[in-house]
Amino acid sequence: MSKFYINKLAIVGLGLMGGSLARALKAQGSVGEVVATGRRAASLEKGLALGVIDAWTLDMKEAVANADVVVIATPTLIAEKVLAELAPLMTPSMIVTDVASVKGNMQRAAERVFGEVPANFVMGHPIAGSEQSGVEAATVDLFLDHRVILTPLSTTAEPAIALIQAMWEACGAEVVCMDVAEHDAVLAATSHLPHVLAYTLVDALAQNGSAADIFRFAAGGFRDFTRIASSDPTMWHDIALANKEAILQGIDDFSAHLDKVRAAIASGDGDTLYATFDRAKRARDEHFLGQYLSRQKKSPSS
Ligand SMILES: NC(=O)C1=CN([C@@H]2O[C@H](COP(=O)(O)OP(=O)(O)OC[C@H]3O[C@@H](n4cnc5c(N)ncnc54)[C@H](O)[C@@H]3O)[C@@H](O)[C@H]2O)C=CC1
Ligand SMILES: O=C(O)C(=O)Cc1ccc(O)cc1
Repeated sequence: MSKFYINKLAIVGLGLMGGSLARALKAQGSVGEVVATGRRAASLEKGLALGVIDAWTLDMKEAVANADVVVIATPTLIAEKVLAELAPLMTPSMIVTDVASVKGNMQRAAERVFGEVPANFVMGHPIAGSEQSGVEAATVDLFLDHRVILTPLSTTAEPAIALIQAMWEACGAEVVCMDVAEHDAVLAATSHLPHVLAYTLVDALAQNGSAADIFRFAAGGFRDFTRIASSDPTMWHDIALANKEAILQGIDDFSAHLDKVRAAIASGDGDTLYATFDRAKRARDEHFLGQYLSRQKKSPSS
Protein backbone atom coordinates (compact mmCIF):
# COMPACT_ATOMS: atom_id res chain seq x y z
CA MET A 1 0.00 0.00 0.00
CA SER A 2 3.07 2.23 -0.26
CA LYS A 3 1.66 4.21 -3.21
CA PHE A 4 -1.34 5.39 -1.20
CA TYR A 5 -1.32 9.15 -0.64
CA ILE A 6 -4.02 11.82 -0.40
CA ASN A 7 -2.82 15.29 -1.44
CA LYS A 8 -5.77 17.11 0.09
CA LEU A 9 -8.33 15.67 2.50
CA ALA A 10 -11.42 17.73 3.34
CA ILE A 11 -13.42 16.90 6.46
CA VAL A 12 -16.96 18.16 6.89
CA GLY A 13 -17.79 18.04 10.62
CA LEU A 14 -14.60 17.92 12.67
CA GLY A 15 -15.31 15.82 15.74
CA LEU A 16 -14.14 12.52 17.23
CA MET A 17 -14.31 10.60 13.96
CA GLY A 18 -13.07 13.21 11.50
CA GLY A 19 -10.35 14.30 13.94
CA SER A 20 -9.15 10.74 14.59
CA LEU A 21 -9.01 10.00 10.86
CA ALA A 22 -6.95 13.17 10.29
CA ARG A 23 -4.60 12.30 13.16
CA ALA A 24 -4.06 8.73 11.90
CA LEU A 25 -3.42 9.71 8.27
CA LYS A 26 -1.03 12.48 9.30
CA ALA A 27 0.87 10.12 11.61
CA GLN A 28 1.27 7.67 8.72
CA GLY A 29 2.43 10.42 6.35
CA SER A 30 -0.46 9.46 4.08
CA VAL A 31 -1.89 12.93 3.59
CA GLY A 32 -0.57 16.27 2.39
CA GLU A 33 -3.09 18.80 3.66
CA VAL A 34 -6.15 18.38 5.88
CA VAL A 35 -8.77 21.11 5.67
CA ALA A 36 -11.89 21.03 7.80
CA THR A 37 -15.20 22.80 7.54
CA GLY A 38 -18.24 22.78 9.76
CA ARG A 39 -20.72 24.79 11.69
CA ARG A 40 -18.71 26.11 14.59
CA ALA A 41 -15.54 28.15 14.18
CA ALA A 42 -14.57 27.36 17.79
CA SER A 43 -14.21 23.59 17.29
CA LEU A 44 -12.45 24.07 13.93
CA GLU A 45 -10.04 26.47 15.59
CA LYS A 46 -9.48 23.94 18.37
CA GLY A 47 -8.65 21.30 15.74
CA LEU A 48 -6.07 23.63 14.23
CA ALA A 49 -4.56 24.47 17.63
CA LEU A 50 -4.29 20.75 18.46
CA GLY A 51 -2.50 20.09 15.17
CA VAL A 52 -5.28 17.76 13.98
CA ILE A 53 -5.85 19.80 10.81
CA ASP A 54 -3.79 22.22 8.74
CA ALA A 55 -6.52 24.74 7.95
CA TRP A 56 -10.24 25.41 8.35
CA THR A 57 -12.91 27.47 6.72
CA LEU A 58 -16.65 27.92 7.18
CA ASP A 59 -16.98 27.96 3.38
CA MET A 60 -17.69 24.48 1.99
CA LYS A 61 -16.61 25.50 -1.51
CA GLU A 62 -13.20 26.59 -0.27
CA ALA A 63 -12.84 23.49 1.92
CA VAL A 64 -13.45 20.96 -0.84
CA ALA A 65 -11.75 22.79 -3.71
CA ASN A 66 -9.16 20.43 -5.25
CA ALA A 67 -9.71 17.84 -2.52
CA ASP A 68 -8.93 14.24 -3.51
CA VAL A 69 -11.14 12.91 -0.72
CA VAL A 70 -14.03 14.53 1.15
CA VAL A 71 -15.16 12.83 4.38
CA ILE A 72 -18.59 13.65 5.77
CA ALA A 73 -18.28 13.23 9.55
CA THR A 74 -21.29 15.13 10.86
CA PRO A 75 -24.18 13.60 12.84
CA THR A 76 -26.17 11.21 10.61
CA LEU A 77 -29.23 13.33 9.88
CA ILE A 78 -27.13 16.35 8.84
CA ALA A 79 -25.57 14.37 5.99
CA GLU A 80 -28.35 15.09 3.50
CA LYS A 81 -27.86 18.83 3.93
CA VAL A 82 -24.11 18.34 3.51
CA LEU A 83 -24.60 16.23 0.36
CA ALA A 84 -26.88 18.90 -1.11
CA GLU A 85 -24.24 21.55 -0.46
CA LEU A 86 -21.53 19.29 -1.88
CA ALA A 87 -23.45 18.31 -5.02
CA PRO A 88 -22.56 21.33 -7.19
CA LEU A 89 -18.96 21.25 -5.94
CA MET A 90 -18.18 17.61 -6.72
CA THR A 91 -15.81 16.82 -9.58
CA PRO A 92 -15.29 13.43 -11.27
CA SER A 93 -11.86 13.04 -9.64
CA MET A 94 -13.12 13.84 -6.12
CA ILE A 95 -14.01 10.84 -3.94
CA VAL A 96 -16.61 11.39 -1.25
CA THR A 97 -17.10 9.08 1.72
CA ASP A 98 -18.77 9.21 5.11
CA VAL A 99 -18.54 7.63 8.56
CA ALA A 100 -22.20 7.60 9.58
CA SER A 101 -23.51 4.77 11.73
CA VAL A 102 -26.53 4.06 9.49
CA LYS A 103 -26.23 3.41 5.76
CA GLY A 104 -29.77 2.96 4.43
CA ASN A 105 -30.77 6.51 5.20
CA MET A 106 -27.46 7.75 3.74
CA GLN A 107 -28.24 5.93 0.49
CA ARG A 108 -31.78 7.39 0.42
CA ALA A 109 -30.42 10.88 1.20
CA ALA A 110 -27.93 10.61 -1.68
CA GLU A 111 -30.69 9.38 -4.01
CA ARG A 112 -32.89 12.35 -3.06
CA VAL A 113 -30.03 14.79 -3.66
CA PHE A 114 -28.46 13.27 -6.80
CA GLY A 115 -31.20 11.12 -8.31
CA GLU A 116 -28.88 8.14 -7.99
CA VAL A 117 -25.91 7.64 -5.68
CA PRO A 118 -22.83 8.99 -7.49
CA ALA A 119 -20.21 6.41 -8.50
CA ASN A 120 -17.57 8.37 -6.55
CA PHE A 121 -19.51 8.30 -3.24
CA VAL A 122 -18.33 5.34 -1.14
CA MET A 123 -20.42 4.84 1.97
CA GLY A 124 -18.46 3.73 5.02
CA HIS A 125 -18.69 3.11 8.75
CA PRO A 126 -15.76 2.64 11.12
CA ILE A 127 -16.74 0.25 13.91
CA ALA A 128 -14.65 2.13 16.42
CA GLY A 129 -15.37 5.02 18.65
CA SER A 130 -16.27 5.87 22.20
CA GLU A 131 -18.79 7.66 24.35
CA GLN A 132 -16.73 10.82 23.93
CA SER A 133 -17.21 13.33 21.18
CA GLY A 134 -15.57 16.44 19.78
CA VAL A 135 -12.19 17.01 18.16
CA GLU A 136 -10.47 17.20 21.54
CA ALA A 137 -11.28 13.49 22.06
CA ALA A 138 -9.73 12.47 18.71
CA THR A 139 -6.87 9.96 18.94
CA VAL A 140 -4.27 8.70 16.48
CA ASP A 141 -5.08 5.02 17.09
CA LEU A 142 -8.87 5.01 17.29
CA PHE A 143 -9.17 2.80 14.20
CA LEU A 144 -6.12 0.60 14.81
CA ASP A 145 -7.15 -3.10 14.76
CA HIS A 146 -10.80 -2.16 14.30
CA ARG A 147 -13.07 -2.94 11.39
CA VAL A 148 -14.42 -0.46 8.89
CA ILE A 149 -17.47 -1.53 6.92
CA LEU A 150 -17.87 -0.17 3.40
CA THR A 151 -21.28 -0.53 1.76
CA PRO A 152 -20.60 0.11 -1.93
CA LEU A 153 -23.43 -0.25 -4.43
CA SER A 154 -23.15 -2.07 -7.77
CA THR A 155 -22.77 1.40 -9.33
CA THR A 156 -19.90 2.51 -7.06
CA ALA A 157 -16.60 2.92 -8.94
CA GLU A 158 -14.00 0.26 -8.10
CA PRO A 159 -11.06 2.72 -7.95
CA ALA A 160 -13.04 4.86 -5.48
CA ILE A 161 -13.71 1.82 -3.28
CA ALA A 162 -10.03 0.82 -3.49
CA LEU A 163 -8.89 4.30 -2.43
CA ILE A 164 -11.23 4.47 0.57
CA GLN A 165 -10.19 0.95 1.55
CA ALA A 166 -6.52 2.01 1.37
CA MET A 167 -7.30 5.12 3.45
CA TRP A 168 -8.72 3.04 6.31
CA GLU A 169 -5.99 0.42 6.03
CA ALA A 170 -3.44 3.21 6.42
CA CYS A 171 -5.16 3.90 9.78
CA GLY A 172 -4.57 0.27 10.79
CA ALA A 173 -8.15 -0.87 10.21
CA GLU A 174 -9.46 -4.01 8.54
CA VAL A 175 -11.95 -3.19 5.79
CA VAL A 176 -14.95 -5.40 5.03
CA CYS A 177 -17.66 -4.80 2.45
CA MET A 178 -21.30 -5.41 3.24
CA ASP A 179 -24.73 -4.87 1.76
CA VAL A 180 -26.52 -1.74 3.08
CA ALA A 181 -29.52 -3.59 4.56
CA GLU A 182 -27.31 -6.22 6.18
CA HIS A 183 -25.15 -3.47 7.69
CA ASP A 184 -28.15 -1.72 9.21
CA ALA A 185 -29.60 -4.96 10.62
CA VAL A 186 -26.29 -6.09 12.14
CA LEU A 187 -25.49 -2.68 13.62
CA ALA A 188 -29.03 -2.31 14.98
CA ALA A 189 -28.49 -5.52 16.95
CA THR A 190 -24.91 -5.01 18.12
CA SER A 191 -24.65 -1.25 18.56
CA HIS A 192 -27.92 0.65 18.24
CA LEU A 193 -30.02 -1.60 20.49
CA PRO A 194 -27.38 -1.67 23.28
CA HIS A 195 -27.23 2.14 23.23
CA VAL A 196 -31.03 2.42 23.38
CA LEU A 197 -31.09 -0.06 26.29
CA ALA A 198 -28.31 1.70 28.21
CA TYR A 199 -29.91 5.13 27.82
CA THR A 200 -33.31 3.74 28.77
CA LEU A 201 -32.05 1.89 31.83
CA VAL A 202 -30.19 4.92 33.19
CA ASP A 203 -33.14 7.20 32.45
CA ALA A 204 -35.65 4.81 34.04
CA LEU A 205 -33.57 4.58 37.22
CA ALA A 206 -32.83 8.28 37.32
CA GLN A 207 -36.50 9.18 36.85
CA ASN A 208 -37.44 6.71 39.52
CA GLY A 209 -35.79 8.51 42.40
CA SER A 210 -32.73 10.51 43.07
CA ALA A 211 -30.09 9.48 40.55
CA ALA A 212 -27.30 10.39 42.95
CA ASP A 213 -28.67 8.02 45.62
CA ILE A 214 -29.13 5.10 43.25
CA PHE A 215 -25.82 5.45 41.46
CA ARG A 216 -23.98 5.74 44.81
CA PHE A 217 -24.63 2.03 45.38
CA ALA A 218 -23.87 0.91 41.82
CA ALA A 219 -21.03 -1.55 41.32
CA GLY A 220 -18.63 -1.89 38.40
CA GLY A 221 -21.11 -3.90 36.37
CA PHE A 222 -23.53 -1.00 36.26
CA ARG A 223 -20.73 1.30 35.19
CA ASP A 224 -19.65 -1.11 32.42
CA PHE A 225 -23.19 -1.68 31.21
CA THR A 226 -24.07 2.01 31.12
CA ARG A 227 -20.83 3.61 29.85
CA ILE A 228 -22.40 4.12 26.45
CA ALA A 229 -25.28 6.09 28.00
CA SER A 230 -22.71 8.90 28.30
CA SER A 231 -22.57 9.10 24.48
CA ASP A 232 -23.65 12.21 22.64
CA PRO A 233 -27.49 12.49 22.66
CA THR A 234 -27.60 14.28 19.28
CA MET A 235 -25.65 11.51 17.59
CA TRP A 236 -27.88 8.79 19.04
CA HIS A 237 -31.10 10.71 18.41
CA ASP A 238 -30.06 10.76 14.75
CA ILE A 239 -29.11 7.07 14.66
CA ALA A 240 -32.36 5.95 16.35
CA LEU A 241 -34.46 7.84 13.80
CA ALA A 242 -32.28 6.93 10.82
CA ASN A 243 -32.35 3.16 11.50
CA LYS A 244 -35.93 3.07 12.80
CA GLU A 245 -37.16 -0.23 11.27
CA ALA A 246 -34.14 -2.34 12.23
CA ILE A 247 -34.01 -0.90 15.75
CA LEU A 248 -37.74 -1.50 16.29
CA GLN A 249 -37.20 -5.11 15.21
CA GLY A 250 -34.32 -5.38 17.68
CA ILE A 251 -36.43 -3.92 20.51
CA ASP A 252 -39.29 -6.34 19.75
CA ASP A 253 -37.00 -9.39 19.64
CA PHE A 254 -35.29 -8.29 22.83
CA SER A 255 -38.61 -7.62 24.61
CA ALA A 256 -39.84 -11.11 23.72
CA HIS A 257 -36.64 -12.59 25.15
CA LEU A 258 -36.86 -10.42 28.27
CA ASP A 259 -40.46 -11.58 28.76
CA LYS A 260 -39.22 -15.18 28.81
CA VAL A 261 -36.60 -14.33 31.44
CA ARG A 262 -39.23 -12.44 33.43
CA ALA A 263 -41.58 -15.45 33.31
CA ALA A 264 -38.77 -17.77 34.45
CA ILE A 265 -37.99 -15.52 37.42
CA ALA A 266 -41.69 -15.14 38.28
CA SER A 267 -42.31 -18.91 38.22
CA GLY A 268 -39.03 -19.84 39.89
CA ASP A 269 -37.92 -21.72 36.75
CA GLY A 270 -34.24 -21.96 37.64
CA ASP A 271 -33.42 -24.34 34.78
CA THR A 272 -34.53 -21.81 32.16
CA LEU A 273 -32.70 -19.01 33.94
CA TYR A 274 -29.49 -21.03 34.25
CA ALA A 275 -29.68 -22.15 30.63
CA THR A 276 -30.21 -18.56 29.44
CA PHE A 277 -27.35 -17.11 31.49
CA ASP A 278 -25.05 -20.04 30.61
CA ARG A 279 -25.74 -19.69 26.87
CA ALA A 280 -25.06 -15.96 27.06
CA LYS A 281 -21.81 -16.42 28.99
CA ARG A 282 -20.57 -19.05 26.55
CA ALA A 283 -21.46 -16.93 23.51
CA ARG A 284 -19.75 -13.85 24.91
CA ASP A 285 -16.65 -15.66 26.23
CA GLU A 286 -16.21 -17.55 22.98
CA HIS A 287 -16.16 -14.33 20.98
CA PHE A 288 -14.25 -11.96 23.25
CA LEU A 289 -11.83 -14.53 24.65
CA GLY A 290 -11.08 -15.58 21.06
CA GLN A 291 -10.42 -11.95 20.15
CA TYR A 292 -8.18 -11.46 23.19
CA LEU A 293 -6.15 -14.58 22.44
CA SER A 294 -5.60 -13.65 18.80
CA ARG A 295 -4.43 -10.18 19.89
CA GLN A 296 -2.01 -11.81 22.38
CA LYS A 297 -0.69 -14.01 19.56
CA LYS A 298 -0.01 -10.94 17.40
CA SER A 299 1.80 -8.99 20.16
CA PRO A 300 2.63 -11.25 23.13
CA SER A 301 4.14 -8.38 25.17
CA SER A 302 0.99 -6.19 25.27
N1 LIG B 1 -18.64 8.51 18.10
C1 LIG B 1 -18.51 7.27 17.69
O1 LIG B 1 -18.14 6.40 18.47
C2 LIG B 1 -18.82 6.94 16.27
C3 LIG B 1 -19.52 7.81 15.45
N2 LIG B 1 -19.83 7.46 14.17
C4 LIG B 1 -20.57 8.37 13.32
O2 LIG B 1 -19.67 9.40 12.94
C5 LIG B 1 -20.36 10.64 12.77
C6 LIG B 1 -19.66 11.70 13.60
O3 LIG B 1 -19.62 11.29 14.94
P1 LIG B 1 -18.59 11.93 15.98
O4 LIG B 1 -17.34 12.31 15.30
O5 LIG B 1 -18.55 11.02 17.13
O6 LIG B 1 -19.38 13.24 16.38
P2 LIG B 1 -18.79 14.61 16.98
O7 LIG B 1 -19.93 15.26 17.69
O8 LIG B 1 -17.55 14.38 17.73
O9 LIG B 1 -18.46 15.42 15.65
C7 LIG B 1 -19.44 15.85 14.76
C8 LIG B 1 -19.02 17.17 14.18
O10 LIG B 1 -20.01 17.60 13.25
C9 LIG B 1 -20.22 19.00 13.42
N3 LIG B 1 -21.53 19.38 12.94
C10 LIG B 1 -22.71 19.25 13.58
N4 LIG B 1 -23.70 19.77 12.83
C11 LIG B 1 -23.13 20.21 11.69
C12 LIG B 1 -23.60 20.86 10.53
N5 LIG B 1 -24.89 21.16 10.40
N6 LIG B 1 -22.72 21.18 9.55
C13 LIG B 1 -21.42 20.90 9.68
N7 LIG B 1 -20.89 20.31 10.78
C14 LIG B 1 -21.75 19.96 11.77
C15 LIG B 1 -20.05 19.21 14.92
O11 LIG B 1 -19.77 20.57 15.23
C16 LIG B 1 -18.88 18.29 15.22
O12 LIG B 1 -17.67 18.97 15.02
C17 LIG B 1 -21.82 10.37 13.16
O13 LIG B 1 -22.56 10.15 12.01
C18 LIG B 1 -21.72 9.09 13.99
O14 LIG B 1 -22.91 8.35 13.92
C19 LIG B 1 -19.39 6.29 13.61
C20 LIG B 1 -18.68 5.41 14.35
C21 LIG B 1 -18.35 5.65 15.75
O1 LIG C 1 -18.49 3.52 22.64
C1 LIG C 1 -18.62 2.43 22.10
O2 LIG C 1 -18.28 1.39 22.63
C2 LIG C 1 -19.21 2.35 20.76
O3 LIG C 1 -20.03 1.51 20.52
C3 LIG C 1 -18.71 3.31 19.74
C4 LIG C 1 -19.47 3.33 18.47
C5 LIG C 1 -20.54 4.18 18.34
C6 LIG C 1 -21.21 4.26 17.14
C7 LIG C 1 -20.83 3.48 16.09
O4 LIG C 1 -21.49 3.58 14.93
C8 LIG C 1 -19.74 2.62 16.18
C9 LIG C 1 -19.07 2.56 17.39
